[in-house]
Amino acid sequence: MIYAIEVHNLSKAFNKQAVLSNVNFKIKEGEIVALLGKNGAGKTTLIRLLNDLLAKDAGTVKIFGQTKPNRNLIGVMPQKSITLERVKVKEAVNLARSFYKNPMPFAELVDLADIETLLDKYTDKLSGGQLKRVSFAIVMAGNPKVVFLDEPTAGMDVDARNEFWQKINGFKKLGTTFLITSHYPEELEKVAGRYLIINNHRLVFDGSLEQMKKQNQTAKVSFVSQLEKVSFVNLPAVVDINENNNHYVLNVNDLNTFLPSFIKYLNQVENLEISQSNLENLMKKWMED
Ligand SMILES: Nc1ncnc2c1ncn2[C@@H]1O[C@H](COP(=O)(O)OP(=O)(O)OP(=O)(O)O)[C@@H](O)[C@H]1O
Repeated sequence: MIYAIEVHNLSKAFNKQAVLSNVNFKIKEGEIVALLGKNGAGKTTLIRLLNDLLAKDAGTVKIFGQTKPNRNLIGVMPQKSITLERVKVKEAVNLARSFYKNPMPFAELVDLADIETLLDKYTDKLSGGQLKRVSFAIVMAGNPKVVFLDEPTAGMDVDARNEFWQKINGFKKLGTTFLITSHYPEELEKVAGRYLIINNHRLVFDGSLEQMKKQNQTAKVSFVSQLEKVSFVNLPAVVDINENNNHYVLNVNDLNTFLPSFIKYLNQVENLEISQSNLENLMKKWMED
């Protein structure tokens, strides 16, 4: 099988300091994958390595089976957008289109990136969020099949961010592959089907949100009960129990397993609250030192 992105034993160090060690993953065509990790974890470095913009120390990278990236297939939106002095947005977008044999039609691109109102502005006079939208138009100009987006919504306001993720969702039916970094995990939940997490220079998680929840404490169950702690200790999926004056907090790693056994105590508990972990809390677990 030919994967959109295939990474084998990829390693990179700067000044003898490992940033990525033996990273392995495969991404199928059409997957939308979130790349997560705290500041300095190596996300940008990984994107640059995947695009051959940085030399690898070891390992292989294949994009659609090719080790030399075919620029016609790839779109990269770097974290820092580049501006051109005295170049209007419409000129920059058309310049980008001119590099490709079959570019996306101008009007489609304008609609996709929501840049209609920016077309006559100079690129070096745009706000941070506006510049991100223009960069997105430039990235998509050649109808790429694999797209790397490094913090695409940084600087965008809430409406622009929501609209952006909706547009990304629209690519699902076209089968475009995306690898996206963002410091807004709750937004990535709207689009990503899979998460890669880098920590301490290794890929520490590769899977779906469901898998992440299964491998973590997925819920807190709090209640008041006159029952003794021993009643709850052996319930399935309970990771730990805190009890204080009959106030209980149970950390549970699989609610579906826990609830059928807990039900028998329902008439002896009060103030029951169940809160499930969101992606942000789950991620913290994977990013601990
Ligand atoms: N060209 C370089 N020379 C030396 N060190 C570098 C270089 N590029 C990156 N680094 C270092 O490599 C590490 C990973 O940086 P990288 O930019 O990949 O992290 P990141 O996960 O993208 O972080 P952020 O979330 O802050 O954008 C950092 O410690 C950074 O200082």
